Amino acid sequence: MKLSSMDPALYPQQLAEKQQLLTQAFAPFSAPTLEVFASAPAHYRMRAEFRVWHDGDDLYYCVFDQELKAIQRCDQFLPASTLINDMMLALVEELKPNMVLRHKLFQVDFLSTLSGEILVSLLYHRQLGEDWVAEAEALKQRLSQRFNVDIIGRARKQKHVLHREFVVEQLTVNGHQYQYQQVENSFTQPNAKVAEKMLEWALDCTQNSQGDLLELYCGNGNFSVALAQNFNKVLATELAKPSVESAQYNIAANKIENLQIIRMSAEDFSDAITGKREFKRLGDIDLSSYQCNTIFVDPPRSGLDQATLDMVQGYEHILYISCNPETLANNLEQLSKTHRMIRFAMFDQFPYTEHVEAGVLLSRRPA
Ligand SMILES: C[S@@+](CC[C@H](N)C(=O)[O-])C[C@H]1O[C@@H](n2cnc3c(N)ncnc32)[C@H](O)[C@@H]1O
Repeated sequence: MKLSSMDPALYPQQLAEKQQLLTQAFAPFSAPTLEVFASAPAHYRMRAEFRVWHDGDDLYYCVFDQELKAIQRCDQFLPASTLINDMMLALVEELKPNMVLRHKLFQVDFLSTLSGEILVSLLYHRQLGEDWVAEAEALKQRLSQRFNVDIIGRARKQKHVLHREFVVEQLTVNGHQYQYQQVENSFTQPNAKVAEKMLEWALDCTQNSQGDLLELYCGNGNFSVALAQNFNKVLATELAKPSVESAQYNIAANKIENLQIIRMSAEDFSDAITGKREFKRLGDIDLSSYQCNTIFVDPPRSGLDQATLDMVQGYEHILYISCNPETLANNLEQLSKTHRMIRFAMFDQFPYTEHVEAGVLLSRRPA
């Protein structure tokens, strides 16, 4: 990160540059006009990680500045939510005089929510004993006077969860509130207000859909839970076990009755649905009972592997959310042979960085 570029006054110009670059990069695919969803210029990140610097009795947070190629002290962090910034100040004052909690502490991670909950993970270069647990409990009690907080201690092969290892986020989508369990160290969309806009955009793209939805890389069910209203049934798959467990929690919390989650890699699921291999993991799920005209994918930065790309191409409508326009463009080289781009969006989840989140809706070209 470049701390000097984190200036709200510079944000409109940076956003315009991203918009121009993305528009140019996707012009070869006859992309329609880019729909742009801006971020707030400050306090938009719901999670943040800091190194901890020990300097005699003093102790402070720091980050690596890529421009200066150096560690920089960081008492407050403009991208992080106000809740994280408030907690940073309160926590450091607690840690400084506490020999047990500060001893060999090297990192602090924060996961906050719009709902007001915050999870603090303290990472150590030493094993944590009973004395740590007692001090951390006392810390939680004191912080709880001001915050809805949970604390986790981590060391090599050790994890102490004092109470909960998750927060429950509340996102408002077209006026409706959804609950999302978010587990420490699992994938969650970092910019909650932009995530709400992504969900509204995906709902708009899929309104009046026919049949069922297939979703790959569903994480904690972030999109599946909201999109279920636009389809008869939804079948969603995800690889990471904690995310699948959160997705089950989120299905129940939001009372969604037409959504089923399977723990499976996209690669294995491609083999299963194309009949190349049989999987016991599918249990009693009858894949042939789904009539999916639409597929939704939100893969990691590497994009879709070849087998998944081939499988995805078989669907009438493809909704693709990507955190890496480069791999999205690579995948579009193939998909644009059979599908045309109907909608194109930029979600600026990551102000003051080169990163950008894009969304495309593709429909099969007439034969
Ligand atoms: C960009 S995240 C999107 C998650 C979700 N759509 C959301 O909005 O929170 C990508 C997800 O893909 C999962 N993943 C990574 N590799 C995978 C694979 N080979 N097969 C299935 N899921 C995978 C990750 O665990 C992660 O949850």
